[in-house]
Amino acid sequence: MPTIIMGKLASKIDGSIRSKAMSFLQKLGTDDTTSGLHIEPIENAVDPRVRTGRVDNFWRAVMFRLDSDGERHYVIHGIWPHDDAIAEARRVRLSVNPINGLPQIAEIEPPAASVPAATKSSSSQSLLGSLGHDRNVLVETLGLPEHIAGQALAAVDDDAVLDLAQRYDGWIGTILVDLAAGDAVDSVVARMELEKTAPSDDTDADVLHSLKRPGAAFQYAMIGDQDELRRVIDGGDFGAWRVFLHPEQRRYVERSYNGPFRLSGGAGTGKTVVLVHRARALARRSPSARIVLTTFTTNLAGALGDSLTQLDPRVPQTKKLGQPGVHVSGVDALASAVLRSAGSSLAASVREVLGEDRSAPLARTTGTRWREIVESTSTSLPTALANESFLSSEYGHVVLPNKIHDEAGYLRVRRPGRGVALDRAKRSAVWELVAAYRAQGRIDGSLDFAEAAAVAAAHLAGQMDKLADHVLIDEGQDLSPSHWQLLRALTGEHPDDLFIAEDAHQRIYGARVVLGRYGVAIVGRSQRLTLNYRTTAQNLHYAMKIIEGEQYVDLEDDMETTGYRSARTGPEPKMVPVESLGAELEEIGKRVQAWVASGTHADTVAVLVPDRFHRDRVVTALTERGVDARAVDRDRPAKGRVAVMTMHRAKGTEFSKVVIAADRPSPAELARLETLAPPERADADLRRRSLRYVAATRARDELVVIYPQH
Ligand SMILES: Nc1ncnc2c1ncn2[C@@H]1O[C@H](COP(=O)(O)OP(=O)(O)OP(=O)(O)O)[C@@H](O)[C@H]1O
Repeated sequence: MPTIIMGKLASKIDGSIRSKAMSFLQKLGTDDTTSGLHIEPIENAVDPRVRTGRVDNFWRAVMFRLDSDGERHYVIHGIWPHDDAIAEARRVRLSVNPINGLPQIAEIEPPAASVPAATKSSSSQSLLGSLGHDRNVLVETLGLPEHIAGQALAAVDDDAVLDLAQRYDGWIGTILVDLAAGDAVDSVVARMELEKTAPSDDTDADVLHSLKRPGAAFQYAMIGDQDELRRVIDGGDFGAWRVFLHPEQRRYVERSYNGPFRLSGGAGTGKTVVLVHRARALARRSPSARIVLTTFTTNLAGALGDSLTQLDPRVPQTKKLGQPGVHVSGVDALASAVLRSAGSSLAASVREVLGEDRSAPLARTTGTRWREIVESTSTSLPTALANESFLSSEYGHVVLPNKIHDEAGYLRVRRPGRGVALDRAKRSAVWELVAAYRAQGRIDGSLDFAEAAAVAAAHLAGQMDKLADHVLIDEGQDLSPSHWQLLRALTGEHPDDLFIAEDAHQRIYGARVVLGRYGVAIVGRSQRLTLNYRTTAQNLHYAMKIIEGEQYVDLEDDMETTGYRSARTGPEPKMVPVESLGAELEEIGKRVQAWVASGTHADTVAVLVPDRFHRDRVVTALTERGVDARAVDRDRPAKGRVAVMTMHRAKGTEFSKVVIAADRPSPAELARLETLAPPERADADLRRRSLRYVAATRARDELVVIYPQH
């Protein structure tokens, strides 16, 4: 039975022939002598391995046949109308690039646009020249084909190099994007695992070997079975993430780490894709493994579960924590699952964390409790400290993780990284409010979310048998100290225990956390993804400006760097000033209506708003204009409708076209921010910027930003 190797170009099959292509490839993968396939060599072809096959009367597939060790492989190059296919088949050659060891398809005549490097460029006009690269480096060290190196050196700026990169999917495009972003040649060689290769006697075997290299995975995929073939063909370009991993992504999917590993990267750099693939890889490696895939909210967990099903429906997903398979769940739901299963031993853990009992530990305290305590209790604290924001953060970052039971304990505890210094009198006054908070908790018997996670962590820490073998965490920047204690306690300390994806720029909930303080020791096991797959270079540039000039710190207490790049280009984001709320709703309606009228699918459009109140106004305004729009909250965005959602809810989503509504904080919100202590205030400002960064990076193609004109 021949093996099908799908090229990325070939996977972008025209919708009208998808089912015929599927049937052709299925038959080919079963038996290439099946009548009707007409697998034929082409006269005068530059590559004797090239074959064409009959998809139907009109369409032909172009492929390369490789025979090695008694096994047959077909590398699918593409499907074209008959005459185009024959012309393509005559001129293409598949070979191994001797400089970098990667598979390369050459055409006998380079495209007319190609220009020899030496005549067309000088370093003063050339972006790559000004970065110190020359023909020698591009061709002799990186293995770029001569004519592409020439065009690359002639490109005067970033945009011109990106345009070129877009024309060459796969390793050539990837290398060009990296060089344009200023990467050193050595780091490109290491990242793509480039390696000089000498040809052997068996050229088919050489090509097969090169197709299996990590650097080729972004362009070619070995198709395991018919189900996989269907997923590749049905997924088309949008399903590319399921099949064609960047060499860097593949490394993080497959490698084993001797303890907790942290993968950082900007929005859209494929962190979630790595996590989902890694969950599958771990499940395949050991079917009995108990794998937990978790993130901050239930909505995000739902999306992770959906992605895992899309990637591979055969990966067993288990609803029950502690069972073999992948358990996908929000982190607070994990805490609840632990508490539910703890039975009578829970009381001891509640006492260990709080120093007192709770009669209904499975119930959750209302989210407004701190505000009620501040409003109903007299205190000597200044308003900068007697507020919900400071107190809940102090409770979650200092009191709970240190299992403090009384004032004496709180007076002694260290408060690293808390920003606001507290003298003894202030500490006593803070403790009075904590005591009032706990007294209220005793009355209704419940635990708040942070308490629940802390108690679940304490319960698990005392157990010999752990509930998970591998824990994979998305959106790590948003998790609280007791979440980390819980995740640490879910699994023992062993290779591949914790794998954490985070982006410090996207922290939109709670204060920042330093992992080392909660038993998660990364010690050198951390890497960063930099290639953005989602957003065009123009939208990414706008998003980066939002966070520019601010200082962001990651989970290891180090400064987060930027330097992200995108391989896609598109229109500049549109900035639209408005004078009033009415004008804003009008603008939103007009833009969305125009997109939908010009054929954009409604469910690839979203309007992102600051709060729920505004969301509902936008839905009404759109509906009045005849646009089918829907407010998205806990449920998934509806098929066939424009999604309107808060910027918080938009985390983890993506759309082709996005309008960001103006942010007009209410007078009450502004007054609340005014009362915060300076470090708390600065952090609140940082989170607000992050929220806009999250919103701006949801757009794949077009972005409209509406802002109030004062
Ligand atoms: N190897 C790939 N090939 C094609 N598309 C990819 C690849 N990896 C990721 N993508 C696409 O890029 C987009 C962003 O990926 P993903 O959601 O994993 O990024 P992220 O880093 O988790 O983003 P965010 O932090 O914004 O949630 C998705 O549309 C995904 O399908």
